[in-house]
Amino acid sequence: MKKLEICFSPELIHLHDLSQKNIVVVDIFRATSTMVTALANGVKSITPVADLETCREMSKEGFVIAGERNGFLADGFELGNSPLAYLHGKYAGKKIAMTTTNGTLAIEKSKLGSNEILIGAFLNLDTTAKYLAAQDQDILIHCAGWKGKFNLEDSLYAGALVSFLADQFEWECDGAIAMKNLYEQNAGQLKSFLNQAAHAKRLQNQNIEADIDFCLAMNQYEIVGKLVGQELLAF
Ligand SMILES: O=C(O)[C@H](CS(=O)(=O)O)OP(=O)(O)O
Repeated sequence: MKKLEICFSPELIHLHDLSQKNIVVVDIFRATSTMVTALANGVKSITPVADLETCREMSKEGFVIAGERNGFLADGFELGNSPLAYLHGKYAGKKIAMTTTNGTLAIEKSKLGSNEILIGAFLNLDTTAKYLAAQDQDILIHCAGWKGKFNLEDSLYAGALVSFLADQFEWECDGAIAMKNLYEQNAGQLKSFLNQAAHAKRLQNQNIEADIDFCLAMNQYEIVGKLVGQELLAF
């Protein structure tokens, strides 16, 4: 049977063997939710970039640049990290270069030896789960966390994915047992449960409640976001 495991922070990724695995990077607030939204709204590609300076330079190559640190728009960037900015096809056809506090770093740290890198969000949970179920590879769910620490929203997404895939995968991973149970206990009240999350409170303090609500909506999009070379594309 295929195997599945969870890594709760990019700081812990060195403890996991990535080779030949399909990695699902998740940063619910907000990077991977924003990426899924952008791709579903017609963005041509997203190039995740680890640092601000490299990303800024990419504007000279025709990229629209999106840059955020600590939840705020970075200097000189057209876009921050809000999924709402991409709605209604506003950036359809554009190539985006994006750097965020946690999410783009987690993508970078998922590359070594892995088979495929997908981006996960509640917004496309069902489609991503079906895609993974149809592949032969083992799965590693890589939670972006917050500045190296565990966070509730990414871990709960991991639990949701484990719950959806339970018939086809097995795990020797206490994190998967814990998060599957936590998700199943709270599936009917996901929004109120995750509104307690420290990250949700930080974003509420920045008056971006609308982003939080948007990121917690289930199955709005039927795309899979996958890294091909250096670019995230929609499939
Ligand atoms: O923009 C976000 O929501 C966060 C900023 S922070 O973690 O609250 O500083 O970045 P992300 O990379 O999406 O976690």
